[in-house]
Amino acid sequence: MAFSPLFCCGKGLDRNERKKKQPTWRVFSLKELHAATNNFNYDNKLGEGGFGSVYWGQLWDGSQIAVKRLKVWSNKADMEFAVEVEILARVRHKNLLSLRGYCAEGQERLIIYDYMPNLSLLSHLHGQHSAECLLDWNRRINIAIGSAEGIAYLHHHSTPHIIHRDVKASNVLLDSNFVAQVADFGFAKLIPDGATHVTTRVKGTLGYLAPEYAMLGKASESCDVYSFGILLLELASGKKPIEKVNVTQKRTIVDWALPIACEGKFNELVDPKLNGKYVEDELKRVILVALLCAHTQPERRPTMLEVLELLKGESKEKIAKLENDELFKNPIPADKKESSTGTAEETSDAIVEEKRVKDELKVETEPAIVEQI
Ligand SMILES: Nc1ncnc2c1ncn2[C@@H]1O[C@H](COP(=O)(O)OP(=O)(O)OP(=O)(O)O)[C@@H](O)[C@H]1O
Repeated sequence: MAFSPLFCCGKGLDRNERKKKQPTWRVFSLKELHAATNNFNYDNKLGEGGFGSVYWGQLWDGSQIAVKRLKVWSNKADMEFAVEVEILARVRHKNLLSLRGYCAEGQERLIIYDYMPNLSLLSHLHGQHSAECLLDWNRRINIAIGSAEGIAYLHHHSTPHIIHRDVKASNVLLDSNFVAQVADFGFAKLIPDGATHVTTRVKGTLGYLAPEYAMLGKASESCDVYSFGILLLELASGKKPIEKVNVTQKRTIVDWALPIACEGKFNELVDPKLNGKYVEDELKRVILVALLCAHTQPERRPTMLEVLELLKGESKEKIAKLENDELFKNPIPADKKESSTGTAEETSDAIVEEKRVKDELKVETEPAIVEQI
């Protein structure tokens, strides 16, 4: 089947917008990508995700690229490919990983991005770069604000609005200046105007999934807010979203952090790798915002615009209100809570395999892209 993009560049935008949003991407040939990646050499491989492998490459002009190559061709994978290309082509923001182009020849499907030399946040917090301690407090705060800006853009400034659905540390990439670039829109959903949520198959990563999304498949912007809260806690504490406490028990990062935050012992939550070098007020803000984002009730979570305002500390009044939120008054001690983590998968990175909750969509008018997912 020949690849037919779901979009036509610029479609749906008014004339002014179209002028502003000139395409900065192009179609690549397979031959060019073979040359850039040394025939997809194993040594060029940056990593592997659900969609396929990602390779480093260099184009004839010397610029560095990351090439995501679809693993196995199928109609479903082809659709995910089209979704990612469609969404990436629409959005341009300093904190969202930009599309450089795509290639669709025969059964080969490839997406080309700018290469991010500092790789993912995950690799700095828990992976290959964690020993180097390159993320000082200032960088962490900038990453928190930058990724919040990227997600806020998807939720509030793109048309139609976009829910990312897989906000997590491996999807926050870092450029040469450690500026955050939110990546991986393969799971994203477009929200039609006027709809509050779409009901969908559950996709995402354990540890980051909002409870109402995991259980009922209700995807809305507030699911991304929940995942962002987990990401913030991870960034401040250096802990994983789900950790083993002993052979049989696991604990979520929220169950660990909330009681400590309620006692006001914020310094016990900070990543020990920072050796005490952090700004106390900022740490407190990050933790309080994170925990509010990860509230079990979606209606209690802030919007990403509110998150940004709080993280930047722009309104003293709102910070004071946040500190006095009911959430921080009467926490249920972790040991009195029914364990929500006993059945968690071995690794927080396990992908939830299309737990089909309700496959139909609850919206009346949807763009083609939503109908086809
Ligand atoms: N533009 C890029 N620059 C540098 N490294 C990248 C880039 N894009 C992806 N990577 C690396 O390639 C790896 C695989 O990325 P990919 O997005 O396919 O999967 P993932 O996010 O790790 O997992 P999943 O697909 O399961 O969500 C990531 O760990 C990331 O570090």
